[in-house]
Amino acid sequence: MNDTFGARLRARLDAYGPLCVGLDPSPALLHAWGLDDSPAGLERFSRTVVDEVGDVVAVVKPQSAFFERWGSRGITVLERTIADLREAGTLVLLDVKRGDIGSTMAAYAEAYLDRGGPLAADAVTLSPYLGFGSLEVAITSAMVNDAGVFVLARTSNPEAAPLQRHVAGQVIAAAAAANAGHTPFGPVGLVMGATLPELGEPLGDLNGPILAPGLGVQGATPADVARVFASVRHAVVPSVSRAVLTDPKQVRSRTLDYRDECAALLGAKVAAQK
Ligand SMILES: O=c1ccn([C@@H]2O[C@H](COP(=O)(O)O)[C@@H](O)[C@H]2O)c(=O)[nH]1
Repeated sequence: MNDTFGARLRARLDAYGPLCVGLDPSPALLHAWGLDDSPAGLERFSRTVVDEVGDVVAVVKPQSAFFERWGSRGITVLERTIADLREAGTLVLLDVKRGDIGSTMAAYAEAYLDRGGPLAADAVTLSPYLGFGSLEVAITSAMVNDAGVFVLARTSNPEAAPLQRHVAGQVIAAAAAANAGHTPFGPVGLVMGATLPELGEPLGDLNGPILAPGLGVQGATPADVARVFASVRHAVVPSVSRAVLTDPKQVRSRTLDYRDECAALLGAKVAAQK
């Protein structure tokens, strides 16, 4: 059986539609839920999100920063959350945005990509600022472990453009080269904000998935995603966090609304209807 990350992601997208839910237990959201800003609050929040969305979306993306704030106690909650998500069946994309020289990248790869590691996810986010080549050890590790990486190309925040527009083409070309020959997707995805006014660079040869954060609070709509990513609509995975997380009683219904609207506008089916 083909159990690569690309194959698992394709199967999950086909079954559950194109949506990633971000698991962002920020102090503001803990407060809005009436929870303490504490490791116990973090755990309650995370368990609730896993229960509400783990069986209805393709991917869940825990934001590591909100767990790291609590040091070892937060990391313990993150470990448990990753295990709970895996048990629920959804793919886990850990948003850590790591990037460093090769020898240090090897340690990050061991932490997040080695099968069986306590923080092992299906995929992680990586920053190419030290050069795309510095990520090679992590990409190799992803291939060996049937995992994936999502490399920042054009992020969703407004400050990004002046820097990233000069280098995004290189990042996209290097990702496409790393994915050549893999099917249905190679192990190297890109992060391209849902807030972008246009793609700017052709992505037709990428042969990998595209994470598009920025739905909801950052201003992008499912219709924006469908318009901007029309040329790669089979590969785009829109991502939303705060807009579905503001009220614990509505997490599931808001998620289903976003999921079904994204699926309809991107021409995707949701085979496993819930
Ligand atoms: O380009 C990027 C890359 C990552 N993010 C992360 O996604 C979520 C977005 O949260 P929302 O509440 O949906 O705005 C957050 O964890 C960011 O760190 C991003 O926004 N843009």
